[in-house]
Amino acid sequence: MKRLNTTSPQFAAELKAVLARRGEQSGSVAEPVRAILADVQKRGDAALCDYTERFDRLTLTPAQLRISEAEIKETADHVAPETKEALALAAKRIRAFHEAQLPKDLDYTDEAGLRLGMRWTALDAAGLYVPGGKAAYPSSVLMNALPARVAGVRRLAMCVPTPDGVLNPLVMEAARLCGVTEIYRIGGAQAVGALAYGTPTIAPVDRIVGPGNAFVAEAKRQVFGHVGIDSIAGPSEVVVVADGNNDPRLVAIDLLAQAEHDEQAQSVLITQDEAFADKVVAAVEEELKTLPRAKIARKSWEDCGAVVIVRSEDEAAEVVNEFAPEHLEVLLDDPRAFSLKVRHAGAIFMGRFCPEAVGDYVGGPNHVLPTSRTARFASGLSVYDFLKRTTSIETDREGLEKVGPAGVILAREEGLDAHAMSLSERLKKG
Ligand SMILES: NC(=O)c1ccc[n+]([C@@H]2O[C@H](COP(=O)([O-])OP(=O)(O)OC[C@H]3O[C@@H](n4cnc5c(N)ncnc54)[C@H](O)[C@@H]3O)[C@@H](O)[C@H]2O)c1
Ligand SMILES: N[C@H](CO)Cc1c[nH]c[nH+]1
Ligand SMILES: [Zn+2]
Repeated sequence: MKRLNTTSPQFAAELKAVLARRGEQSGSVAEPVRAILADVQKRGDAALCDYTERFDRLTLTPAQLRISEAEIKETADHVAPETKEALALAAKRIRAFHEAQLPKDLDYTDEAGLRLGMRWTALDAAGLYVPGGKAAYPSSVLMNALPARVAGVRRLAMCVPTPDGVLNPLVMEAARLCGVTEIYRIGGAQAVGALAYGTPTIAPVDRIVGPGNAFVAEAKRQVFGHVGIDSIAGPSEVVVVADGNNDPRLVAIDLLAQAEHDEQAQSVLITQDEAFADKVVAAVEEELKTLPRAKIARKSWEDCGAVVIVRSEDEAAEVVNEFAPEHLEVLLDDPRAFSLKVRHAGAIFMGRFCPEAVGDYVGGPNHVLPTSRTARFASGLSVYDFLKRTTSIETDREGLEKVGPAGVILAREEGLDAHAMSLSERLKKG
């Protein structure tokens, strides 16, 4: 864990080093990912089976890549009723939030008499990546599939790694709840490659969405252009802005809640209160003694964690904007006022009773969010990721008479005579 203080003359350089740390780590996977994607393009299903054997310790034939509907049902049937109820509550809230996002078409006639429109249509096929290497993520099935369903996507193809061949019952139940039936037991860069380029058993999709580790995030970056992607939703991050009126143990737990995802996750505390920071750091150590995933969380905290001491809330907001974190927790007296100073964050959690874990499961907004400072230009997963727009123009002669002559002038200025004639010759007709 790095400790920074904005009063230090080296602060800017130290902050840059903390921000760069994870970038360096993910940069190192670019070459292996390139090789895996090329191999999937060349050898198709055989490459998928080889990588699944190597990384997930599971031997498959191409015919076994897809999880059968009987297996989905059989596995999902093991979920306890109260767990099903919790999943159903989460699904209801996530669906409702995404339904509220649905945009309206445009259709109006302007003062020149032209009828102008913009119509939203859904993608034909979306690939949903559900992580599964170090933990199982039924909640990510809901976060991926429900916005796609709300948008009206026809085909959903889901990939989820099943280390050692173990199917997670709640992941299967979540898929069943969302009506996802096309599921492949593959993960990592090879799954992204299969969804992007297609193989004899997996038809390609139009856009790949969903979170994953550094290999998945890098693979999405590399296939972008061939297919669409949502955003780079890599190893998790949280920045917690807290004053000394918080319980240090609760803040420590919130930091560990991201750190336990991945050795490359990043948890950062920003505070004006140095003594409080010391207590949080001590509480992190205390909690690590008993946390079941302490090995992962400790590595993340030690390698990527940071505590930043600032002099004011304005300074705290500046530092937050530099991090552009996936998640921002604001544990202050007036969190809303602070949040308005933040320009870059995937999602903001306001108030001492609103830890980030609310958003992971049952808040409603999506938990698939941009990481590695991409919140400067990207947003979390939403129905918009599964929709695109088509505009339309409709006019009669009167409308063309009003706007056409200006078009003729502009076409001539561009030296595009057929364009000019396409407009002017029509206007000559009686
Ligand atoms: N940003 C978000 O919205 C968000 C949401 C949920 C989870 N996450 C992140 O998702 C990630 C889940 O990671 P995970 O590892 O548990 O599951 P994962 O499914 O993302 O990755 C597992 C796969 O990684 C590949 N892999 C592992 N080691 C490899 C190696 N050495 N070379 C090539 N490929 C390798 C394997 O193919 C394996 O199947 C975490 O980083 C978590 O923080 C992010
Ligand atoms: N915090 C993760 C997003 O970075 C999402 C998640 C799913 N389950 C638990 N957490
Ligand atoms: Zn989480």
